[in-house]
This record gives sequence, C-alpha cells and structure tokens, in this order.
Amino acid sequence: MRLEANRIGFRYGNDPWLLKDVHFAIEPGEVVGLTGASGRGKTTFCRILAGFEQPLEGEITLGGKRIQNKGIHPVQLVLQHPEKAVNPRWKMQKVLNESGQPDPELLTLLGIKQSWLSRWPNELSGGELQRFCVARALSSNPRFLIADEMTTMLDAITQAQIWQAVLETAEKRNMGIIVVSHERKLVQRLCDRVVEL
Ligand SMILES: Nc1ncnc2c1ncn2[C@@H]1O[C@H](COP(=O)(O)OP(=O)(O)OP(=O)(O)O)[C@@H](O)[C@H]1O
Repeated sequence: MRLEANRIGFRYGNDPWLLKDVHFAIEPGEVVGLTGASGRGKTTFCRILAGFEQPLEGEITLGGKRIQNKGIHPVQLVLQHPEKAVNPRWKMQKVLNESGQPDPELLTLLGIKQSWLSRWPNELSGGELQRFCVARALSSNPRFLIADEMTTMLDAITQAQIWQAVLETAEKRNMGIIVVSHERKLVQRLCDRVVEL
C-alpha cells in the first residue's frame, strides 16, 4: 500500500508556512531519501507522516485511505537521539515490549545482547540504545519506517550493522523506508531515489 502526502501545509503557531503544498509518495519496499537544507522542515514532515503532528492542510493516506490515529501507527519514526525516545524509568525489556513481542531473530540481527534487557537506559551506550529503538519500531511490523538521522551519531561499524539489519528486514517484509540524512554518500548508497523537500 502506497504512503502518500497530499498538498501538506504546516506552520508552527503564527510563524510563516514551513510546508506548503508538499506532495510525497512512497511505495512498499522502496527506499527513498529525503533531503533539504537545515531547517527546511524535514523532521517536521516526518513527524506528520508518522502521525505525531497533524497537518494544517492536506492529508496523509495509506493505500488511499486516511490513516486512523489510534493504536500502533503503520509509519514508525526513529530519530537521532535514542536517549530522548525511551522512558528512563523503564528497563530495556519493558521498553522493547512497548510495541509487541519482539522477534528473537530480529534482536540477534540487531546485535542486542540478552544481558542488556535487564539494564536501565542510562546503562547503555548511544549505539546500544539505538538498536533497541530500531527493534521497537520494527516489532510493531510497520508498513514504513522513517530513519531521521538514525545513525548519524554512531560509529561506522554500528551504523553499518543497524542498516544491514533494517534493510534485510525491509526486504523480507516489503517495508518501505524513508531516509533523512545529511550524509550524501549514505543516502546515495541506500536509496532507490532521492526527493528534495
Ligand atoms: N516545536 C516547534 N515549535 C516551533 N518551531 C519549531 C518547532 N520544531 C521545529 N521548529 C522550527 O521549524 C523549522 C524546521 O525544523 P525541522 O526540525 O523540521 O527542520 P529540519 O529540516 O529537520 O532541520 P535539520 O536538518 O537542521 O534537522 C526550524 O526553523 C525550527 O526551528
């Protein structure tokens, strides 16, 4: 089912329009890069696609139907800073279970060690924590995953491992991926096509 943004308009409060008449579409299984200068509104647009923000104009549709904002969203967003995305008062096992029972194969693919499950978020490195955020996002079996600077803060090895796991999972499930990154080489390597916002 195609994910589509039709004539999206958005602004914060009385600020000038940040997004106006934005059209975007992605098919299942596609990997699409989303670029644009800093402050252009990429993260805001991703938040709209994932249902965290309502557009002031236009609509987001999945398979031609407006996405219902209840239950687990079919578009999952993973951001740059995993420490902001987990509840610091929950141990990792609980963080993981937030979106359903994770597949043990997926945890292995992401290099998540069993011993990490009984730790608190502040007892893990940024890279370890980000693996959990990716696992949590993928555990809900989304149709589309948005990676907004998902591996920007991580070392090359962790970055490669996470991307390999995500791409392998996407291929198996025919899941689409939107890649937001300032790293031109990464975008070129991963994406079927690139869209400028
Ligand atoms: N909650 C908010 N309230 C008001 N303004 C905001 C809010 N969030 C973002 N903005 C503003 O909206 C604009 C777009 O921000 P956004 O993070 O969407 O851009 P971006 O393209 O992702 O930028 P970058 O590449 O630097 O991450 C910026 O000028 C930002 O200051």
